[in-house]
Amino acid sequence: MADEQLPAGWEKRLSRSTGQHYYLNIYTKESQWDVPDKPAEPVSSSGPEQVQCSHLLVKHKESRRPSSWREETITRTKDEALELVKSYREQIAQGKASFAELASRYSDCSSAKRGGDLGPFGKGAMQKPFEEAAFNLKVGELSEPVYTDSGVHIILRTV
Ligand SMILES: O=C(O)CN(Cc1ccccc1)C(=O)c1nc(-c2ccccc2)[nH]c1C(=O)O
Repeated sequence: MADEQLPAGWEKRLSRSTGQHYYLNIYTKESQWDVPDKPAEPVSSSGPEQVQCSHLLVKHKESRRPSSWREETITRTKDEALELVKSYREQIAQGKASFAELASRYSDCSSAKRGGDLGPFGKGAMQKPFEEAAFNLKVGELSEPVYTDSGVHIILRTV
């Protein structure tokens, strides 16, 4: 199919490695071998490549490493950690405290010193339950409590 007949938003490219033509979505930079038969989607159907999140981690005695900058030996139970995370989430949701304030004071993760900010990350970088929750958040959204081997988290997607 000549370029001029391509649906809107696609470019025909030549693969240097195979000598085959492929088709580039000019919005998402995703590519495909099949000739497109409809205009290119302006957003990626597979979601973002990376997200940026902050988190507040409350560890418990079953955490893989029950120790943190806050507490040498963490002895609280998993249920007690959940109650703490829920109370922090409630304060943030009610606007009584900022995420960064509470994460910097109470998070058992070393990211506490950055207000919980983890920076941008892609799939494969974090423990699966954390990744799944993070990639299902909209920007600005606060997760429900998330359990990983590290402890109990709340996650705020920032970018
Ligand atoms: O799980 C472990 O065996 C030990 N870890 C992993 C770890 C330890 C230090 C720095 C980063 C991650 C933690 O317990 C941990 N996990 C996290 C974590 C988990 C999920 C997302 C982001 C950070 N932070 C920490 C921390 O001490 O600071």
